[in-house]
Amino acid sequence: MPKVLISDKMDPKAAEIFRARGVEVDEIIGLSKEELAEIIGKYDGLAVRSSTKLTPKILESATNLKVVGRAGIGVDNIDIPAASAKGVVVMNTPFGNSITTAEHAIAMMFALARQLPEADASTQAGKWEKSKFMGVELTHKTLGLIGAGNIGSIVADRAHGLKMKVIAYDPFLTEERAVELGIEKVTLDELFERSDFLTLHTPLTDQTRGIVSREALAKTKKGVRIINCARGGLIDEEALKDALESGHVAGAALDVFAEEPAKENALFGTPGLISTPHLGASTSEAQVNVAIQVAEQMADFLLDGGVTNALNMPSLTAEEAPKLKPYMALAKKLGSLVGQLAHDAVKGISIEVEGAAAELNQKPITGAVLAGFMGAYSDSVNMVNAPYLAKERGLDVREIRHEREGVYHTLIRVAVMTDEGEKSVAGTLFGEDAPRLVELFGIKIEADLDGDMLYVVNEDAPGFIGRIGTTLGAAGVNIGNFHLGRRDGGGDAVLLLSVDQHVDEPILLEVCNLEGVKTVKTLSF
Ligand SMILES: NC(=O)c1ccc[n+]([C@@H]2O[C@H](COP(=O)([O-])OP(=O)(O)OC[C@H]3O[C@@H](n4cnc5c(N)ncnc54)[C@H](O)[C@@H]3O)[C@@H](O)[C@H]2O)c1
Ligand SMILES: O=C(O)[C@H](O)COP(=O)(O)O
Repeated sequence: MPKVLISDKMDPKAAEIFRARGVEVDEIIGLSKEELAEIIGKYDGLAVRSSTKLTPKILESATNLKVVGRAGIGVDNIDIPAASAKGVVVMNTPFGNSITTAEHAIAMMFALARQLPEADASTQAGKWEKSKFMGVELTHKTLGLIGAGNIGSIVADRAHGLKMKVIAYDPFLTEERAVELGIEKVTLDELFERSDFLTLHTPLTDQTRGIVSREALAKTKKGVRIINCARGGLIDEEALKDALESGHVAGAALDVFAEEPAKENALFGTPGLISTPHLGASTSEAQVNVAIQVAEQMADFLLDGGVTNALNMPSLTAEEAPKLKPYMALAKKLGSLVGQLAHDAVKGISIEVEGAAAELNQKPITGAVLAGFMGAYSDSVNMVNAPYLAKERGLDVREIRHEREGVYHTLIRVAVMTDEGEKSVAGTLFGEDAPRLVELFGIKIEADLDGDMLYVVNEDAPGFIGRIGTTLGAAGVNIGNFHLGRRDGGGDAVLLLSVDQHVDEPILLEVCNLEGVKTVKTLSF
């Protein structure tokens, strides 16, 4: 039974779903980095929100970890390249809390416009400072969005209801989508110059870090009000403090901070600052949504191989996964075969699918070929890290699909490009799900690729099979099965032997010295 750790506060629905699906679950909240590193090795899955930081160091101890599920959107607390390199799938729940977060941004905008927190504190302190809290209307004001994705577009929709003019800077927003959303697309500078209210809805990346910089703030309208319910780090906090103190920025409402938990922050106490402790996603509705989604997605992956909302591998639905399973097994074996036989100076690899395989999602088949192929170079390779390892090695990966059926109802061909030209192997499925090799470097041969095997290339001449059988028999190696193939028109023959044990070096040397032998190699599947 797979085992999952929930390490951040999550709606109880998550644990309920894990248990109901047959996944063992522990909930341990508030672990230090050291404590997490100490226990992570026991778990196949880790479910987090934004508090747990999954660093390369912690991943080093995560010897069994297969999947990290983020019950929420932002994944900047997870080192995705390190997780990918380790073969760990990272998934999030990209829509479960978007409405809630957009509503928080709108609430922050109202709070800024009418200074609600200060007015509340003053009133409850018995001051009745009616003339002190003069507000502004939202109607007909310009709202500038930095980022018009899921949350930004919901904010735009709500702002339209408030009769605001919405402009946006988002390099990935198409004109058509902008028209559909009723948003005017502008440059970043124009956005700073025109916005009465400015709200941030981008992830924190190298491009967006500090996007509201000191220089940017200098370009904003005097009296601008700024809302950040996306990520700390998007705004230069020191520059914002100065702009609030000088009165250039009339108010800022921050849900997120560069350092979290923000128990101390230079901005605290600055006039015009409103803050909440990363509450954007904190409604009961959103938390139920993301808890259900993350648990279902992780259980699908751990139990059936289904992949949804993964950030480092292609999606694979729970319905697709069982159909793809035998094709992926075949693909992995073929990848492994070429990896073991032709791994020197491989520059590129092409994966060709034909017939029934061509009707399926090709990405997982490619991933499985690469996992088999890269397994010849590196331990602990899987579908997640194989494409990264292949890229690191500079391997050119090509995918080809032929809808037509050939001799076989389905065929997967894996070809490697080397200095000596192209070499390929091909396989099919016998029945519904039995992987079978049908071609090896241009020679027709039918073989199961299983367990320990011996690959022998020899001159196609009488008496060879007897000689190799006698040699292996004398060395105590039992042959389970043998498969023969030869080039049409004569020349070399190929022998694939299934053996009951790994063939050691001295025996290999004896086989190598047999008359007519050109190549001998052990294989393992
Ligand atoms: N405060 C919270 O509790 C809370 C809750 C949910 C999400 N978030 C954060 O909100 C952010 C946005 O979430 P989303 O669901 O809308 O994501 P999304 O991916 O749907 O949208 C992000 C948008 O940012 C745009 N973008 C990327 N780089 C940009 C750049 N350099 N300049 C301008 N725009 C750029 C993208 O094109 C995209 O349209 C995420 O960082 C997420 O972590 C915070
Ligand atoms: O990116 C998100 O989904 C939000 O920042 C929510 O974070 P939380 O789950 O820690 O509240």
